[in-house]
Amino acid sequence: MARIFRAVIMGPPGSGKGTISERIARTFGLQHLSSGDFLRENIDARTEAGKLAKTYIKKGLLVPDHVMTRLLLPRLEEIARHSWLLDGFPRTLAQAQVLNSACDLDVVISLNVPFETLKERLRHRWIHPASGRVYNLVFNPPRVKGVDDITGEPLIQHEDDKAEALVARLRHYKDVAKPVIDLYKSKGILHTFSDTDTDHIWPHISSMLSVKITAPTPSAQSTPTH
Ligand SMILES: Nc1nc2c(ncn2[C@@H]2O[C@H](COP(=O)(O)OP(=O)(O)O)[C@@H](O)[C@H]2O)c(=O)[nH]1
Ligand SMILES: Nc1ncnc2c1ncn2[C@@H]1O[C@H](COP(=O)(O)OP(=O)(O)O)[C@@H](O)[C@H]1O
Repeated sequence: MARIFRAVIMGPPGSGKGTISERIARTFGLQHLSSGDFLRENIDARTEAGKLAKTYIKKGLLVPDHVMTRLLLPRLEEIARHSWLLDGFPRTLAQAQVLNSACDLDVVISLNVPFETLKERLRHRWIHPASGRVYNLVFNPPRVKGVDDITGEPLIQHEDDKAEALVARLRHYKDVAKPVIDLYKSKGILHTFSDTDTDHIWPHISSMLSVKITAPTPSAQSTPTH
């Protein structure tokens, strides 16, 4: 029986977390939980947390820690018997500390992509809102302009990918992520990947995960098998 494997992927907006998470989920069978998708589901469903979150996201600001942890932790408990990959959470030291007290992580992947590359990618990012499928007009365009390949439904652009919110988001990310990255570095579970291309980064992530997922559980982090 495979043991439960818990991973986090971090990186600034546009660094390829969603794209790489999808490849990880497909290749290694981890359940992918994206904080951004989860927030947007809550916004669409008009939950209390969703309404509150919307006011921050629109301005390019992070959603407050207590709102994020109240949303995400119950969801993690629901999938506790499955191996998972968290994408977009934790983003702040306070979130990392709450996650730390809830579970032990096996691996943290940090994506390091130059600022100019990020700005360029996000300008061209289009989403199919119902599935979360991500397109890029240059990197992976839809087969037919403006519509989802699978359903034929229209694609949209996130409010927060539009120019006004973008620079604030990128700047803010750097300040807030540093202590989180330092924390995971000090725990010895941080793996950083630097490049301008997802296709260059992917083989390195894939081989690192192949080794880690089959490795025996470290005694300090023993987790139940299922
Ligand atoms: N040009 C280019 N675009 C990419 C690459 N990797 C991802 N993208 C696109 O860049 C945008 C941001 O990627 P995404 O995975 O959504 O990043 P996230 O914000 O970190 O989750 C999307 O439109 C992707 O299709 C790449 O290597 N080159
Ligand atoms: N862990 C988090 N803490 C606070 N806010 C978050 C978190 N995850 C997502 N958000 C909010 O949702 C927005 C969209 O998130 P996401 O889809 O992950 O996009 P990106 O990776 O492109 O920022 C973020 O800009 C932020 O406002």
